Amino acid sequence: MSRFMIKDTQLLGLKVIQRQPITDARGNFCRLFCAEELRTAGWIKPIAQINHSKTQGVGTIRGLHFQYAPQGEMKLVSCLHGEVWDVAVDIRLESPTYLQWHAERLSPENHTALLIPEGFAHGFQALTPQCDLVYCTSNSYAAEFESGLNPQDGALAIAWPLPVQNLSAKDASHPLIQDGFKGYFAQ
Ligand SMILES: Cc1cn([C@H]2C[C@H](O)[C@@H](COP(=O)(O)OP(=O)(O)O[C@H]3O[C@H](C)C(=O)[C@H](O)[C@H]3O)O2)c(=O)[nH]c1=O
Repeated sequence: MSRFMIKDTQLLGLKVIQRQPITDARGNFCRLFCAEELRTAGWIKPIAQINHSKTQGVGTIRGLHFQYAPQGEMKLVSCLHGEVWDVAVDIRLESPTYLQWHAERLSPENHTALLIPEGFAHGFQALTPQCDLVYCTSNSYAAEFESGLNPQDGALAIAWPLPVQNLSAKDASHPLIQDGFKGYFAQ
């Protein structure tokens, strides 16, 4: 019995993963990650890190972050407390959907995760006063390869559901795409 329903999006490689919980009188059990089942969704590397971020403040945004090639990372993003509006932006210069974005509401109640391939920037907005994200990455954190896009960049026109709040100084200072961004491969 499959433990996930895997759905494509309009951005090649970006998948919506619907966990299929097994429920009984005690509650329910579901897998957050399964190498065998998620291989078909494109996760072919070992997990390098599992991160937990706790975010407070409705409207808070973290992101949009990515690591340049060859230190790119796949991410499987799950929300285990609260609710977030999770966004992935295609930054593969040759992609027909370059700079297009896709968003999903993630919460423990909807059992939804986002599987984000390399070549995407990732960010999210807190829709509840506190949100806990747990996400697997396929590569280690490498500050020297890390960069980001400004979540309020007009070239992306991301329709954040709430007024943007509580950006870190780093996120507020990401350059605008018009200032010479050349995609994921061009550090
Ligand atoms: C990602 C990461 C960060 N750090 C250090 C770097 C900073 O000293 C501190 C906080 O980092 P940052 O402000 O980048 O954390 P977030 O804003 O939550 O960024 C993360 O959230 C967005 C939405 C993502 O998609 C990335 O996974 C990640 O960049 O943790 C580490 O030590 N290891 C790590 O793997």
